[in-house]
Amino acid sequence: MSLDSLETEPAIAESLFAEQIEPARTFTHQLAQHGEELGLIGPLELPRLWTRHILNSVLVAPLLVTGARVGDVGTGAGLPGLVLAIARPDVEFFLIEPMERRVDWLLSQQRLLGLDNVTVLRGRAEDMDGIDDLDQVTARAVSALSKLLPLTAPLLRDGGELVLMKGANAAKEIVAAEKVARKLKVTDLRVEVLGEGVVEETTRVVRGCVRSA
Ligand SMILES: C[S@@+](CC[C@H](N)C(=O)[O-])C[C@H]1O[C@@H](n2cnc3c(N)ncnc32)[C@H](O)[C@@H]1O
Repeated sequence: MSLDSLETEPAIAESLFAEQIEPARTFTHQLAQHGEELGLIGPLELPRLWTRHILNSVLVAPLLVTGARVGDVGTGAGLPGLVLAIARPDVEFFLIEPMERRVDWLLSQQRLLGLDNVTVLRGRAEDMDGIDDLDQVTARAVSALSKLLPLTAPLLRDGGELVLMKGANAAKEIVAAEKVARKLKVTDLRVEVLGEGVVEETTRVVRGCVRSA
C-alpha cells in the first residue's frame, strides 16, 4: 500500500513517546502499510493515523502503574495495547483478542518490535479462565460500558482499576451502566479527559475501581 496519505508525524509524538519514539514509528508505519489489507483499520484512517489512533492511545500511558499487570481487552490492531506496551516497557501487558487474524498480527508486531513485556492471549475476555488478578484493564472501541464492564471488571484483582477509552457519550454510558457496575462491585466510575492543551484530539477515559468490601 502507498504511504503517501499517511499523516505526517505530529511534533508532539516525540515528547509523548520519549525514548520509545523509534518503535512507535515502526509500528505506525507497519499499521499504515498492512492495516487496511488485514482489515485492521479503515481506508480513511491513514491521514489521521497518528492523531486519531496512536497519540489517542499513548495518552493513557501515564495512568499505568510501574510494574503493573495490565490487560487490554479487544486489542485488535494494537490499540491501545501495543502502543502502550511500546511506551511503557516497565509494565506487563496481556493483550486479549478473539480473532485469529488479529492475534497473528499482534504476535508478528510483538516479534518485530522485540516487546518482551507482552503476552498475546487468543479468546474472548469472558472466557479467560484463571485471569482475575490484573492490576489494571484497558479497552478501546469494544462496546458500550454496560456491556464492557462484564468483560473487563472480572479480570481485575480486588482494588484493581479500569481505564476504558470512551467517546463523547462517556458520562451517559456511566449512568446507563449503574446497575451492572453495582453488581460487579465497580465503584468510583468517572470520566477524565486526557491531553487537553497538548494534542488536537483529546482522549476520554472512564476510570473506576473494583472493590469487594
Ligand atoms: C472495533 S474493534 C476495536 C479494536 C481496537 N481496540 C481499536 O481501538 O482499534 C473491537 C475489537 O474487540 C474484539 N472483541 C469483541 N468482543 C470481544 C470479547 N468478548 N473479548 C475480547 N475482545 C473482543 C474484536 O475482535 C475487535 O478486535
